[in-house]
Amino acid sequence: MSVSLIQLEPIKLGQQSFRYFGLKLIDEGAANVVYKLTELFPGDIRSTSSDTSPKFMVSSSIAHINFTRMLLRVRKAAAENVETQCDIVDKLNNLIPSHHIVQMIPVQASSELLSALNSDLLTRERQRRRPQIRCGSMIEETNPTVVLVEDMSAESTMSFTVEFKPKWLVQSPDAPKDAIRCRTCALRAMKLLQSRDGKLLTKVPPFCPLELVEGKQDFVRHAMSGLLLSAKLPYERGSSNYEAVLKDLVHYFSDGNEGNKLLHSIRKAQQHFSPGPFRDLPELNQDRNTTSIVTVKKLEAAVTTMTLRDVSLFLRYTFSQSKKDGSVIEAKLADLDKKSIDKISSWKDTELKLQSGGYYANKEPNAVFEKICLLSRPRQQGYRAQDMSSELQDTGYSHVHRSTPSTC
Ligand SMILES: O=P(O)(O)O[C@@H]1[C@@H](OP(=O)(O)O)[C@H](OP(=O)(O)O)[C@H](O)[C@H](OP(=O)(O)O)[C@H]1OP(=O)(O)O
Ligand SMILES: Nc1ncnc2c1ncn2[C@@H]1O[C@H](COP(=O)(O)OP(=O)(O)OP(=O)(O)O)[C@@H](O)[C@H]1O
Repeated sequence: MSVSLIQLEPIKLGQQSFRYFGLKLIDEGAANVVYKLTELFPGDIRSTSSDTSPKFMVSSSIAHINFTRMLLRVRKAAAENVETQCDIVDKLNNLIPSHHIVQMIPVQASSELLSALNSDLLTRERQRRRPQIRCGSMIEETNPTVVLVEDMSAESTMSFTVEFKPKWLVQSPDAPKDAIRCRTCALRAMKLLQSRDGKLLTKVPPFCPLELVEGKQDFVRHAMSGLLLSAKLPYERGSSNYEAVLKDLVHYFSDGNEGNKLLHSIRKAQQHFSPGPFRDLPELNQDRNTTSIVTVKKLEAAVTTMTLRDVSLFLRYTFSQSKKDGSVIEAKLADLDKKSIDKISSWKDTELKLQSGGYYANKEPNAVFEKICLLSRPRQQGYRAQDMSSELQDTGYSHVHRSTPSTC
């Protein structure tokens, strides 16, 4: 995917052939800062001259882009090159349908604009408006490529969005044959045991990816009832409106339906690139130039499959506008940043610990019987779906609200 010629320039008023936009920081992760775009008109800019928030202008000849339905995703310094996420998208061609991947347009930002974004981050830090764990990390001013990415957040009160990572949709090739936990559930168990206060702080409640991809209605309902705990739904849990939403989502992810097909295509892509067990992976030589081409290819495949095991899925549910129209569900993958090859040894190490620590076998120290993982459930018992809330208490799950993080 090539970088388009679109240039984001700081605003200079009086330029007739330009459109103006304001940038509002909506969230940031370890590697990116994400901004919402609002179209500004010359009158707005003059009347808010005390407003120092970052703004930019683009040539109005780019009429085909609906900027206000896009976010600006800007890489931080020390993060991998921005073009790598587009490389992954190119590799996924034919494996994952393109309408299930957020639209991405790499564009050029001027160094003045990037510097204005950094000044804004510093101001936020000084005013204690930046999450503590993000303080000190800044945007790479020497990398002009930034990405316009399709905005998957909720549109007013007519919709809500759930963001989650499908994670490992097939068991790890390193897992023992008699495992009763999948890779994702085994790692969750290990993180829980290693946590200081026996609590898992996550944005999204834990669920078993195998349960979701399996597509059986009861299993999907079980996983979805957990995922919906993180959504801002206008309905009480258990109410008839809530049940109607849950039913729609369960249908979407049930065997043979659109969401289920998407999960299967991600699973297929994860398998396609999987180089097999991590324990058999060769080492990357200190001097990379001496690593053989075959080894590099294997390691690159491991990087791609690990990238696909960590992508985010945005699920947007739009309520029906009238009795005639049904609700609309959109599911799109985002956060396709290619992982660093330097993580190979830590992935090997994790597999070793999961196995030797007994996490796959649910025989870890002070083991509590696994209730979430599909593999721990005797299938012949005619499993009945239930609300996930009660089971989550055993997992030590504690919801982190990104909107109220501790600031620096
Ligand atoms: O190890 P995992 O499976 O917990 O995944 C890590 C993620 O944790 P999660 O389980 O999604 O909360 C973790 O996500 P958070 O930063 O916790 O949101 C990262 O995505 C990490 O990748 P990287 O080091 O940033 O390249 C992820 O690491 P790898 O996918 O590289 O292992
Ligand atoms: N396309 C999108 N639509 C809606 N919200 C988005 C989109 N992309 C990112 N976001 C929001 O911005 C947040 C941070 O973005 P993102 O996950 O891309 O950052 P990151 O630095 O790559 O994260 P990580 O810490 O996992 O590396 C997301 O959790 C999400 O809330």
